[in-house]
Amino acid sequence: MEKNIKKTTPKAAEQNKTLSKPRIFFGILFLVTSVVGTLSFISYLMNWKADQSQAGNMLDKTINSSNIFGKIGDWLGNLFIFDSIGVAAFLVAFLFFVFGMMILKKNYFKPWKTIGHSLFFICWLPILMGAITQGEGVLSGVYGFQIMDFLNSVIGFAGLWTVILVSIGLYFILEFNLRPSSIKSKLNNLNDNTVGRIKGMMPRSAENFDADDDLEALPNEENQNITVSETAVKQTSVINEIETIKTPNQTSFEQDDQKIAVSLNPIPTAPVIAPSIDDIDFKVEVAKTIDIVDESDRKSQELVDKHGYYDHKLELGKFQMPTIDLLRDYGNEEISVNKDELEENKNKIVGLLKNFNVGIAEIKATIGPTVTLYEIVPEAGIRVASIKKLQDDIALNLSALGIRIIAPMPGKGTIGIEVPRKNPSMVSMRSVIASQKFQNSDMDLPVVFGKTISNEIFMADLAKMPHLLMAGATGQGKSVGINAILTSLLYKKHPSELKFVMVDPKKVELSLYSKIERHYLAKLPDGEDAIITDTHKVINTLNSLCIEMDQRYDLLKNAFCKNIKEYNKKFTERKLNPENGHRYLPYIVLVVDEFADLIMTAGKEVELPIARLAQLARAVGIHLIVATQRPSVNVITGMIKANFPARAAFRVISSVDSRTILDSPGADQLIGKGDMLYFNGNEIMRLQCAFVDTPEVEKIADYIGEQKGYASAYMLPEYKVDETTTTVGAFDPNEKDVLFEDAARILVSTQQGSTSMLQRQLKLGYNRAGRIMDQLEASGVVGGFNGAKAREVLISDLNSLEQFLEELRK
Ligand SMILES: Nc1ncnc2c1ncn2[C@@H]1O[C@H](COP(=O)(O)OP(=O)(O)OP(=O)(O)O)[C@@H](O)[C@H]1O
Repeated sequence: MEKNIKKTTPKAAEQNKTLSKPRIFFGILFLVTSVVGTLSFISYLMNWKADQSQAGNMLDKTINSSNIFGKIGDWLGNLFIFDSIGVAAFLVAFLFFVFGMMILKKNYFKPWKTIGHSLFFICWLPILMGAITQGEGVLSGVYGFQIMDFLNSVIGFAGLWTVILVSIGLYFILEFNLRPSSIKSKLNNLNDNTVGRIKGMMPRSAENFDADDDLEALPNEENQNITVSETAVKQTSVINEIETIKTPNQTSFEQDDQKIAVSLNPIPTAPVIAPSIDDIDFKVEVAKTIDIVDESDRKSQELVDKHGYYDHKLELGKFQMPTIDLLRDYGNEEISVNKDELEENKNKIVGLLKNFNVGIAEIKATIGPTVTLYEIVPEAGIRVASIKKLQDDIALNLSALGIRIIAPMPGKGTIGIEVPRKNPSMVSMRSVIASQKFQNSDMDLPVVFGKTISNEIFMADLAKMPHLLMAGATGQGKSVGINAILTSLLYKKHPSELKFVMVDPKKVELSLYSKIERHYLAKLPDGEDAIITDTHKVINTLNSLCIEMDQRYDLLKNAFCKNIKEYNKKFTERKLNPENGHRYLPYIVLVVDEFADLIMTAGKEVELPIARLAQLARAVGIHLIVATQRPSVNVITGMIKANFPARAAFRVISSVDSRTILDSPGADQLIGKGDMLYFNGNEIMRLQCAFVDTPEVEKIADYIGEQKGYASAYMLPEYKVDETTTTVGAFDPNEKDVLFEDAARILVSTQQGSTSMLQRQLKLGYNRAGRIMDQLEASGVVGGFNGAKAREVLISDLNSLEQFLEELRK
């Protein structure tokens, strides 16, 4: 008890502190009015007959009122009880009490429910009282009597009671959600309880209780107090028995030379008179869900009430998303059906398969933008593998590039043969962006790639991919593909929701996007250009992204969120305090166009952070799109591949490249110009990538760039290169590689500072050769990194080199 008081007092004090003075005043006023009203009404009910004739004569001193609140009490009673609603006046006083409590913020009542119920009874009770008293007395008040009288005259006595009973019946049904089944079960419960109780009250029958005779003498529960009367004990023979069956819970007292046995437990009647199962009172209650509103939730709710939800778009509130008309309309994109071509291909396929003894039961053609899919159902007994083997023969026969055989078609029970159309139709970016599917999409990072071979618009969520690896030989549509992805995102995401980190070693592919730097790009604090073209700067940016990732994970951890979506939702609901470092987190998409270039020049230094980001960054909203022309195994290493489940392949040169990117052949059979295969981790789909031309991208970038942007690009965390860990510039002769001198001789004799030459001549791996090259640079044998060109060799001949090495050895 004491504990409770201690606990509640400070809380109450704290609540009082937060109440404003007018609130306290009005709250107390309502409570006092309620008490005065109640007492006045009670007093009025007791004295109304005597006082009624003089009610209202407030100022006449000669008149005395019997009401405890004098004439005021009398007047109140007369007004509320006699002239209005009879005993229901007490409900008015009760409502005052409820309002008082609400004003004082004591939420003991559910306000609207309580008011609703009270109003119902304020209307209903006077009529009931009217019907019972037939207008005699004051219990119904004038209102109750009048309504009762009116109803009586209109619908008669029986009708009046029907109205009263039906209305209260309806009230209970609606209020307590009573259904026949629930009433029945409640009645059963009631029945069982009552029977149980009655049974309990009845004297126990002889057959149930064989030991009754003995037990009659047993003290009842009240006698089990430690102060046991001696006489009672003397009378009981049972006590003596109990004494002999000592249990650990028994205590013996010596009192007046009389040995008394007292059981601290209730007398062990249970084994003797165990109640039957039916007698046990069994109540079932469904636990109520209690809304636990903790302090922080309350504060955030207050903030939301005051300022509304946090609006991340507010700073660029007037930002207009790009309009469809910025994209070029390429005219009619309807697929034209060339019946002759279809018929010709069909005949060729059937004929050829027949020549190889493959019978066909059925053939069906589906025309897509670039390819027509012929689905065949082979006759029973034909092996699928035997058709697959015929791919080259079919291609030869149809004299067409890009034939792909899908045997069997997943989930269809057919074999598919994709044959490119003679006049493919183009899929414009405008048509896919304007589609309902894209416009109504609720994906987090919607990317519309283009159309499937059955001419459906194909979309995927980059947030779910969660990273995309793209490959394709030069000129096959990879850059258009990247632009299509970026365009989709720009059409759907506000600058506050999305930032790009762009790496473009080719320097020309992504430069268009520099115009949207202050809206959509992210860069290092000391980075001059937001679009990174220097491979060495990429390393810093990637490491900085890793720091951003770690920081975001810390924020998520502190906010108890599993992913960026939950986190941003909490932040929007003002549940996270910006003073604790919390901020709205935009998605970050890292786009690398020409990954091979990075790997060739920076190797592990690039591969490691990319793999780390790919492994971990999805939950914190960092997604990677990595594209390469050369999908060879030393570029797309196992580590990279394992972390990029989604792959997009444009036409590649060889089936080996196709296997590297997709783990299966097929990309080498594509026809180019945006014809692509998309692998989502489960199945491979053939798509025609949407076409977006450079001028269109330029228009979009201009449209965005001309609008008000942020003060600068989104700043990534600063990344400081730890000088001590870099080999360049910190040459330690004692730690030089054993092949250092040999390498120096090769470079000086050939006058070529090339790492790959070291690799070849010394039969080294790329990493070791790179390390030696760094040591040679640090020691001053070769110059610094020179982009695509070989490094400059700073020692002109072998003699000078030997002297130099001699010096180093000292
Ligand atoms: N989806 C497409 N629909 C129609 N034509 C396309 C499509 N994609 C690419 N093309 C055609 O292919 C050409 C080359 O495309 P793109 O510039 O994307 O190639 P790339 O693979 O990026 O080449 P590189 O790697 O050399 O930059 C385009 O100029 C265009 O004519």
